[in-house]
Amino acid sequence: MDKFRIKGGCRLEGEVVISGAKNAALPILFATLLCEEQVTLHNVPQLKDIGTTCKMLEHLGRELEVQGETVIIKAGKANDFVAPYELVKTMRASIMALGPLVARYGEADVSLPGGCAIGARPVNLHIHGLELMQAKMSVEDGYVKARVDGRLKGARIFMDMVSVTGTENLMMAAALAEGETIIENAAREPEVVDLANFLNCLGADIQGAGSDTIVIKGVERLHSGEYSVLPDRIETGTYLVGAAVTGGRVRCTHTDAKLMESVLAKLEEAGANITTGEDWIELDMQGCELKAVNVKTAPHPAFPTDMQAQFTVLNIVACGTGHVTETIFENRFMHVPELIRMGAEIELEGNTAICKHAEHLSGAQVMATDLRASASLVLAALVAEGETVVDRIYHIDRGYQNIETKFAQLGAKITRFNDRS
Ligand SMILES: CC(=O)N[C@H]1[C@@H](OP(=O)(O)OP(=O)(O)OC[C@H]2O[C@@H](n3ccc(=O)[nH]c3=O)[C@H](O)[C@@H]2O)O[C@H](CO)[C@@H](O)[C@@H]1O
Ligand SMILES: C=C(OP(=O)(O)O)C(=O)O
Repeated sequence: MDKFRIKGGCRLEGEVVISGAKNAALPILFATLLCEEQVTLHNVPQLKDIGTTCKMLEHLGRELEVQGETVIIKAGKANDFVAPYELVKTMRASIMALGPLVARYGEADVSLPGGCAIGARPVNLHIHGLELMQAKMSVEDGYVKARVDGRLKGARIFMDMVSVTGTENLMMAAALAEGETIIENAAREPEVVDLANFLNCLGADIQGAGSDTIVIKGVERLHSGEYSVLPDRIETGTYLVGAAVTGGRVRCTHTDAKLMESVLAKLEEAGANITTGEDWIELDMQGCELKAVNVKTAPHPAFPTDMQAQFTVLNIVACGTGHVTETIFENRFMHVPELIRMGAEIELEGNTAICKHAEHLSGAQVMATDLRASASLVLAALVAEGETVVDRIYHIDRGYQNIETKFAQLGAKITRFNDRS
């Protein structure tokens, strides 16, 4: 199993190229199941989750050509409608095969994703929305099964909770449904907008993405197209926090400040000097004092849960005390015990982590438990005295392209190894 060895104490300095967004590329790849003509995707990040999704599409019968960050999904039909447990268990986003398969082929069996480290993450909203679109839904033998004779029917769907992949699954299904679908209390994340833009570029008729009401007029078929995935705002935020905690200066390129206003506002509140251009963001911490901030996660445009663990580290390095409140997932503080092993002073009170300034963080052997928790351990290791070994970094490979190369280019002392090397 791969691990990272990180020697702390370096200031990060330089430029880092941001990859395409995992959370946009995943639904877009699943959405290609809706279309039987060739689709070319650019800026697809090279990640484990993307590899799993490509395997899933191939398993379902599609032929793919991957050339670096370009993925070509060749003209052809899906010839299997089962997303098996072996593939789904490694990636919860596989549930997004459900909407496209049932919309295009009238049947889909998708293994129920298991519980994961950050919370139970049920899929009841996905199931209920498809039921409203007249699909016959059942859960049998660990699989969500959807069946419909002919096309799905447009429906008015009120989402009880704001769900990102729930909104995306239903939007994909509605793209080929008969009639109009209105999704209310929809997720407003930029990745939902990117998926809508992609589908519209293939001939779908989706209005309102980015607001809480999305109106989809179903069309009979989608045509071929070419699309470039939007930049990863969470990867961007992670490198900016890296600059902030090490007192450095980092420019993220190929990114977009408009995607991450809440995060940039919190970084400024923490004392960072931020400048932005058309496709870059620079954070300069030189001569600035890092101050703890209070953050509370909530659906977009509020502060993203996927940046919570990184800001926990920011707060333990900063002066003062910062409160980090998680309102989206019930178990997303798995990084806290590991940070405490490195010398952090963090108290957990319900869904709030009270983070005090740590006089001294020291390197330790720590365990990655989920994607962003892993990123936070890498950030803490950059400022800790001595050497940190981060185990189980397969979690980080799900969502950060070449993270050790990118951090090393910025001056970090980080190497990947495994017990055999
Ligand atoms: C691939 C992808 O895009 N993943 C992102 C997506 O996950 P994902 O789409 O899985 O997260 P959701 O937005 O669905 O989850 C939000 C909340 O709704 C609950 N819920 C969701 C669906 C459902 O049917 N029933 C239900 O109760 C969840 O348990 C959670 O408490 O949004 C999360 C919240 O921004 C991010 O952390 C993930 O990185
Ligand atoms: C929780 C995340 O992803 P996923 O929904 O794919 O587990 C994440 O990107 O932080």
